[in-house]
Amino acid sequence: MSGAVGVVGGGTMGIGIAYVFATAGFATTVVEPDAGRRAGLRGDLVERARRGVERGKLTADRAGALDGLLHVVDGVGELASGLDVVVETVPEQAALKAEVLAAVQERVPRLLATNTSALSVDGLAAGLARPEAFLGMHFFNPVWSLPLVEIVRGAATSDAAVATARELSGAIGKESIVVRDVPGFATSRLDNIAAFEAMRMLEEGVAGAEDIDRAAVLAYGHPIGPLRLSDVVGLDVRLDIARHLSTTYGERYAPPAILETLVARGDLGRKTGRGFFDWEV
Ligand SMILES: CC(=O)CC(=O)SCCNC(=O)CCNC(=O)[C@H](O)C(C)(C)COP(=O)(O)OP(=O)(O)OC[C@H]1O[C@@H](n2cnc3c(N)ncnc32)[C@H](O)[C@@H]1OP(=O)(O)O
Ligand SMILES: NC(=O)C1=CN([C@@H]2O[C@H](COP(=O)(O)OP(=O)(O)OC[C@H]3O[C@@H](n4cnc5c(N)ncnc54)[C@H](OP(=O)(O)O)[C@@H]3O)[C@@H](O)[C@H]2O)C=CC1
Repeated sequence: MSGAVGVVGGGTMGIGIAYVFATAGFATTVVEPDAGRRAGLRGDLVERARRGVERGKLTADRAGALDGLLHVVDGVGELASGLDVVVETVPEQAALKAEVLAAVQERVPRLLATNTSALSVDGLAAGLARPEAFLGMHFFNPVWSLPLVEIVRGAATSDAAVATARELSGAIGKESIVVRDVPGFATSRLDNIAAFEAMRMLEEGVAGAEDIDRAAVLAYGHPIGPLRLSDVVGLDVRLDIARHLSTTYGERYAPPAILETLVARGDLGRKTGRGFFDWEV
């Protein structure tokens, strides 16, 4: 399967999603409003592909085709009409996503998807003219490594839209699961409860950040601990998710004070060089 797709937002997730589509042979247009980010995006992806070949993750043919398949633009209005799918990856704020999705639907993609971690697909569908062609396609960070797409089916999502999302996921080498639209879906409920509990343990002085993470890695075989993973995800993303999930699930997803403090200081994790740990930027 090949085709043409759009990705709106060229941040942590947008870059990864663009990478997996373009290296699978899809013409891929990324919409990113920030000029600095736009300038670096193509080079980052080409370099990622080069390293992918070196590590045996990608064929040289796929890597060589990436540059020609990638288009980077500054606004949704520059997306071609009738794309196979447009995946929205702007920050986890309902009003911003609603505004972006409303603009994207003017380009009438076959399928419109949100990469939201936890917001309601039905809530976002409320403003759309074709809610039957809208669903969640939730990818995982880093997108090139993690094999799952969580397909979130809203009340109005059609069987055909779910089938298309499954087919597209398969075409880019991903497994998919289909879940109902509940806050946090299946994956974010699991991941965030562990992350917030780790943060509360840190606040209570149960152990230091390094040892709390070592508990998850050495006792349970997790690839990395919940605090380091939170830094990778982005502490601003975690906080947005906590604020949203706690409105439904209450205290158990309430934002830990230490998370609020770090985000207020601008320490957002790996992307700013400091979070629970220090990172090279
Ligand atoms: C917030 C949300 O809504 C949802 C989320 O995403 S929550 C976050 C979910 N993510 C996680 O839980 C990640 C946990 N961490 C891990 O699983 C692992 O540490 C890891 C997947 C990141 C790396 O594990 P690994 O076994 O070394 O992965 P592997 O896939 O073999 O990758 C090895 C290297 O090749 C790279 N690579 C993998 N596939 C590649 C590809 N197709 N092209 C180019 N490079 C590739 C990887 O990036 C990695 O490079 P770096 O060491 O420079 O990062
Ligand atoms: N980080 C993670 O591990 C994961 C995140 N997600 C979800 O993916 C979404 C994006 O997260 P993430 O990639 O981390 O966020 P980032 O902040 O890294 O990226 C968001 C990008 O969207 C851009 N953007 C903002 N407004 C617009 C707009 N109006 N039109 C186009 N682009 C815009 C931002 O540009 P600028 O910086 O210039 O504002 C930025 O480049 C969120 O919903 C998040 O919950 C899902 C899975 C994993």
